[in-house]
Amino acid sequence: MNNAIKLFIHDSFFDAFSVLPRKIQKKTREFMKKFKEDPKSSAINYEKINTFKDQSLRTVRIDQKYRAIIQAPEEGNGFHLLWVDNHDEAMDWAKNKVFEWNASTQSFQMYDRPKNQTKPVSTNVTVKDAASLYTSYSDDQLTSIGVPKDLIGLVKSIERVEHLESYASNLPSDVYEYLYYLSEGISLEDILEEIEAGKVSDDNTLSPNAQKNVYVLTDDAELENILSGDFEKWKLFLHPSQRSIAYGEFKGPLKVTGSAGTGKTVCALHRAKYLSQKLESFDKPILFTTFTKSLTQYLSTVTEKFSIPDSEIVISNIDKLIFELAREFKVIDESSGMINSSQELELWKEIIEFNPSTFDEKFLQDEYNDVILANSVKSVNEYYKTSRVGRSVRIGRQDKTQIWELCEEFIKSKESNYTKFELCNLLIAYFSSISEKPFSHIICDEIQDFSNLELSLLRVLVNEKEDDLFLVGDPFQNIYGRRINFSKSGIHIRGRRSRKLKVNYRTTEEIKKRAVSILLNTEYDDFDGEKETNTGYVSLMHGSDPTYKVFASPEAEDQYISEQIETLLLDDSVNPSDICIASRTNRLVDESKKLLNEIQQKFSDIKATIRSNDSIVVSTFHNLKGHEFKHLFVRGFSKDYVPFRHPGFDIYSDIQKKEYLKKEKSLYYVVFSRAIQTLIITGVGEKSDWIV
Ligand SMILES: Nc1ncnc2c1ncn2[C@@H]1O[C@H](COP(=O)(O)OP(=O)(O)OP(=O)(O)O)[C@@H](O)[C@H]1O
Repeated sequence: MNNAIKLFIHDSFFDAFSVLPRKIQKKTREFMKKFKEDPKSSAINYEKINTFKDQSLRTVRIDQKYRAIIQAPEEGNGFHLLWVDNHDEAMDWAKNKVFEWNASTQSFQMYDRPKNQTKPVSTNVTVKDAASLYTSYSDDQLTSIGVPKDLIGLVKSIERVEHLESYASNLPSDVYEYLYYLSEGISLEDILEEIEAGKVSDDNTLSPNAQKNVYVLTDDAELENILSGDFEKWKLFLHPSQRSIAYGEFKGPLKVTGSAGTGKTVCALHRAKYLSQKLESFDKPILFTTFTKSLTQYLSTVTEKFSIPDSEIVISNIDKLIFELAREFKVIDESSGMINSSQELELWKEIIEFNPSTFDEKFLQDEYNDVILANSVKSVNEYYKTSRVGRSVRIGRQDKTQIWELCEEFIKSKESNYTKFELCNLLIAYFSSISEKPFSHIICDEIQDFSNLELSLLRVLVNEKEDDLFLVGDPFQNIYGRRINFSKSGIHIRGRRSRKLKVNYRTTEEIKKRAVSILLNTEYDDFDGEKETNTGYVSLMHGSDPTYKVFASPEAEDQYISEQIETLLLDDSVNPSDICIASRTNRLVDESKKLLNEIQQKFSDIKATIRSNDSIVVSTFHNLKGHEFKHLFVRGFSKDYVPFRHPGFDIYSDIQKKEYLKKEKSLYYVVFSRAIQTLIITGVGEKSDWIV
């Protein structure tokens, strides 16, 4: 370690700073400038407080009322900015804090010294056989994952996961995370491997483990930038597992999975920045593609703030990309267009009106896309021989003849227009035959929503080489019921090139548990034929339990929702745009609009391109995907509506019903996992038994 002074700003400080009144933020920034120039200056009045448990902590004056908490060494060169608040609150925050460097895990650890370390009170809920939670680990093993010596007794007394959760603030956050993993059956060896991967041999206060919640201040301009703009923590702090993914080098395609809110998009953005810095001037741009338009809109604004030059990155949702490539590389005539999925369905509907069939329009659309186009079938004879694995309705040779004739009708009727999957096939054929590819690297988010054909296309849009494909998604958010398979799409993921993110940064543990409970007893595929698990998926934040209430009438439900909105808005820090009301159907969305009109509250639809702070957001469940809200109302959640049954549900085969219900589960999981702090679920009539 060299002797230059280092200023560390902790994520706790940013949390405290972000809720200060603007005037105090300005004063704090002024103080930080002074502090940055010379933390040892006599102008900074460090005050030692005798009542603090940790005697290395100091208070410094921001103004008459506000204080910052700093760890200033008696000797040495590291200064840590930890907190800022009103005098009394700051004193209260600091009085029981312990702040230390853990050399074995290379991390700064901060926690509230436990008041008494008696055995936790027992509860009835069993997650794992209690007595054995940590007693089977030796003191040395617990020390190796960072448990401070003083806390070993406390850790060994923990009987259940609920007890662990109740001690969240009494444990360093990394230790809490590792203990949670152990409780979920993740092996000590795996955890130690992760810890080792986040260590460095030179300046270990700059290791990925240390930087998980510490920012090293080097540049005034950057600090001013961070503190004056819309501050987003993820730009500064990455979990070591996120950092190793975003800034690692990989011999080929990388698959990154992770449950909702684990920072997959954040990783993909850092990856874009990393790759853009490595591009040579003659290189082709990076492609960043997603399934939904709304995500690409968000990404465009963020990459701009992240200073990635436009010339180095193409951001496009997959539909737009396919059409634009087809045009640019002239695989279709200039006069040709593309028809979207709902136009396809309309066309199929018209075709069976004139050519009555035993199959409905949705079945025919899927058969054409998922069997005929996905296998590039060119003739009815080829079709007879084509495997239909994954299709839930069995059909015979005669059916295939009938379907083939209908497909010919479909092709005729759409004239010179192409469907997305037809274009995909044309583009795959084109790019497979040339070595000059349009992109240097590809990053793809929401991979669970892609089809195998789209994945095959991504494969041929970039040459096979190091860091070629970076594919990010969550198998549990498969709301369209895709059956993607990387190997079948020519994408081969080997060994350490499959990574999983486990820490949820969006929601509280209480909300996360509610979201995950919906998925119980349902199996999901990991995109390569193996079962996906969400073991170890943890949120380090805690908050109030989600509420679920049903009412005797829609009026009573409305009344409750409007009262809750009123209460939320009493808090000055809550903007109407922090609140969203979501429901399964458009009809229920209309009901929410009606209610908001009645209470004279402005609102806007989630799809609106411009949203103002004074409008509550309304949304369908499907449109919520990719968004997040501090306070989320999920309405219409009653036995009659959940699971929601499509008009054709009753005539589905058992397999179709199972698949449909699995998609619905994914949808509710997506919805619940959008809430950051508050999740309020309501309905009319009886409670749905999908919430246990
Ligand atoms: N290292 C981090 N530190 C602080 N906040 C983070 C970090 N990583 C992610 N976040 C925040 O967590 C939230 C979820 O991140 P992100 O959208 O990347 O997750 P995701 O896995 O893509 O989510 P989903 O799949 O549910 O859409 C965002 O608010 C993001 O800013």
